[in-house]
Amino acid sequence: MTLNTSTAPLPAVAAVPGPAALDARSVSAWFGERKVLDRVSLTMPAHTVTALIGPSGCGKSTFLRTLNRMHELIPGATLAGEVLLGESDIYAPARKLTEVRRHIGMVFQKPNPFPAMSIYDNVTAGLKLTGTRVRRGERDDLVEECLLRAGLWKEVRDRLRQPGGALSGGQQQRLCIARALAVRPTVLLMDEPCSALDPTSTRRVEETIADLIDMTVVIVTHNMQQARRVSDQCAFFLAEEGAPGVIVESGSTAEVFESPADERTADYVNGRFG
Ligand SMILES: Nc1ncnc2c1ncn2[C@@H]1O[C@H](COP(=O)(O)OP(=O)(O)OP(=O)(O)O)[C@@H](O)[C@H]1O
Repeated sequence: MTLNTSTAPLPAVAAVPGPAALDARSVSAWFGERKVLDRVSLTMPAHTVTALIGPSGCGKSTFLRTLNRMHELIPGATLAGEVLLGESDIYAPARKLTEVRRHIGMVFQKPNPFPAMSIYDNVTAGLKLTGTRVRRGERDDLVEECLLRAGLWKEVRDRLRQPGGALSGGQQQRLCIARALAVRPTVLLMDEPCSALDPTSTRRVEETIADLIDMTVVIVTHNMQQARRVSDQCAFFLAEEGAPGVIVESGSTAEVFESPADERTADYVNGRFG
């Protein structure tokens, strides 16, 4: 288990053994003059699910956005530190943004399919954007594979030409997962993917996450039961009053929930604040 104070340099620690898929090293982030993350280090090993937990405003989503270079798209937003995908820094000057995005996909809080576009075209929409080439004859197979992996195939296989906007919220979110999977990323970032969904849809998305065993998933969630159910390791973020967010503690999900080293983690996971 890793325990950090808000002032000490934060080492990168792999809580779950295995090759590092994504390794954030001393990441700090600012919006204008305001620092919202302070030297956050976290190793997200390949083929595991990492849950980012913590109270509102502590920087979880900001951290997630630094992991696929979305933070830099916000006007006035800056950052320091490194994010290694395998061996290389995604912020290296020679690294192309489209290439980073192809390897590191993202699913957002609110399902955001292209509503007028067909279900089929929604799945393939990312291919062009990321320059991923798939032969025309292989597209059908890819669409089926991604919808299967996203747990949506059975529900939509007879209406692939209908608009994505005609699906339920839970189906739309699984369509967005299928769209993210179509470019074959190695990492999938998920920012509260179930917060707009009912319990049944939430369960379906959680089942989908559990099936993504060949991928590295990083998920922000406010739902402690969900963090327990879906993740292998957890990182607890906190921003003390007026201070930027830090990782107080990270470790295997069992450790963080059952024997946290820091009292603040214990209070948070047991619902005593946040
Ligand atoms: N676009 C932005 N411009 C300025 N400040 C921002 C922006 N986005 C977030 N912030 C600030 O950065 C801090 C961290 O926000 P962030 O959304 O990362 O926290 P969070 O832990 O994900 O919160 P929540 O759980 O409520 O989504 C907050 O103080 C927030 O107000």
